[in-house]
Amino acid sequence: MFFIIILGFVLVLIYLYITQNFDYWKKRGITYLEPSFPFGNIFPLIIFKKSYADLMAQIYNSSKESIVGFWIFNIPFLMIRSPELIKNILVKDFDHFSDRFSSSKRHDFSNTLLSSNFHYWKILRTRLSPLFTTSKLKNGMHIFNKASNEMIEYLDEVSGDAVDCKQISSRLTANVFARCSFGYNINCFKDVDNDFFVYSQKVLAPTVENFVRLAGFFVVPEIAAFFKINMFNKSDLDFYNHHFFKVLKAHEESGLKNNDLIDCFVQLKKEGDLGDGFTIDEDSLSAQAIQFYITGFETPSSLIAFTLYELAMNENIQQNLRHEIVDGLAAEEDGNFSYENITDLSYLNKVISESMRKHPTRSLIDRKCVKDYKIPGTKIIIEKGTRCQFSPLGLHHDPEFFPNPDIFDPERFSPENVKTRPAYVYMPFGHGPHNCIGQRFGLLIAKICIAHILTKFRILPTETTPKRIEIDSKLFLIKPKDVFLKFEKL
Ligand code: HEM
Repeated sequence: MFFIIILGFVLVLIYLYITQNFDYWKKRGITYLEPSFPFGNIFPLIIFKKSYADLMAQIYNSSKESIVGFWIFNIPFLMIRSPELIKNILVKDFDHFSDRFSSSKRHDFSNTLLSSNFHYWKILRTRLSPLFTTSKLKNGMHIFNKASNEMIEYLDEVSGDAVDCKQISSRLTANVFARCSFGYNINCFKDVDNDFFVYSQKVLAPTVENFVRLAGFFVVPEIAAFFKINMFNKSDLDFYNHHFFKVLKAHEESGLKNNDLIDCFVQLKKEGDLGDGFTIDEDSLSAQAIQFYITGFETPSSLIAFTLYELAMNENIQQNLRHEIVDGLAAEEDGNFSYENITDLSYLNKVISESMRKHPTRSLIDRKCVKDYKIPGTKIIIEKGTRCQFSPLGLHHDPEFFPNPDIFDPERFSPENVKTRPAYVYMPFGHGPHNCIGQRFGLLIAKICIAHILTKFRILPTETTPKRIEIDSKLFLIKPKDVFLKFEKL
């Protein structure tokens, strides 16, 4: 009996603790979704009925107001809907919103762009930006072309069979990133069980464990810190650290310069001092390399898979794109693409932009308010500490900005059409100072891969290709579930 009373008492305390914030938005006169105990508004996510992206889109669609309050467990969040406010928060009034949710002290990875506090982030961003200049990208062209040619060799062998295009795009980006971030010359089309590929699949596999790690890292870092949940398990982190230290040492000893990412890491290590009293050591450099590998590996890979799917389902668009690419390639002697050549293909640009519109690969664009902010033209104050969430999926499928959103139409990105909608409603790479640092790098890989495929193969759906592509619900990235297509030699 005594035990039951204590248990009842504890349960009441837990209930009161979790629900104490459930009137947060009501008290501030802000439209909100009714929360329920104990998960707030994320029950469909907890039972894997909805992905984070779908849930955020549902919250976005639940109202026409410019902001909507909701809860993750007992923490109040704000969905930002209005294009004007999106622009203010991400760009114009960035000094009020300079942190991410994950910008806090955590056990691992608290020193990367994704999670460091503003002062360290600012200096790090300035020092890491030169890694993605046009000259570095041009220098990487031989890596991107080589990886694409390895993929073409593989597709040649399996031509006519049903092929999972997410598998091939993942192998391609694993080859690229093992070379760019770690200096390893791998070909996981041939070496199918290559460690880099296996580990990258494991770290981002749609498992409950990875979901908890990533949710802890990106959305509720204080809960992750309390339960001591790290972004990676130790053996995965050891694997990447081991390889990074090995490559760094080899480059330092040989003095070789390739004008690549590793050169920059060697240089940063030599300097040690980032300025403004901040330093960088070998562990932090390794964290940057791993961050690029993890953030950069999956998003271009999903972009490629989504684009191949849309091209298979839209034969005319595929034909038009092939014409443009074949004409462009005629200028090249060795069958490869030059940087100028690929970036000049305007229809390819539109197709890729539309692919990212229909299938934005990252669902989490977030900012934390760092000083109270009065929404212009209203009396509403967004208080310091408030977590602001944006929904690329919701915005990109809002018929007000993109009529008939389920239709794949690259012409939405013709200059005339772009002018007709607010600029900030299209956000595959985010906006403002915190936007994606690897945007041009990711786009280049995807474009080169698609261009190589279209010059050699006709992409066709198979009997099992779904009419509507399915995405995995255990991840924060929007990643297609198995997409089987046929690659028929031209
Ligand atoms: C198609 C490919 C890619 C997509 C769609 C994508 C998307 C995004 C998005 C939406 C953000 C958040 C931006 C914001 O909050 O405003 C982001 C941030 C970031 N991305 Fe990417 N990304 C891609 C490729 C890459 C690549 C190739 C790399 C690295 C090599 C990379 C590294 C990063 C990093 C480090 C950040 C954090 C930037 C910061 O806070 O300063 N991404 N990305």
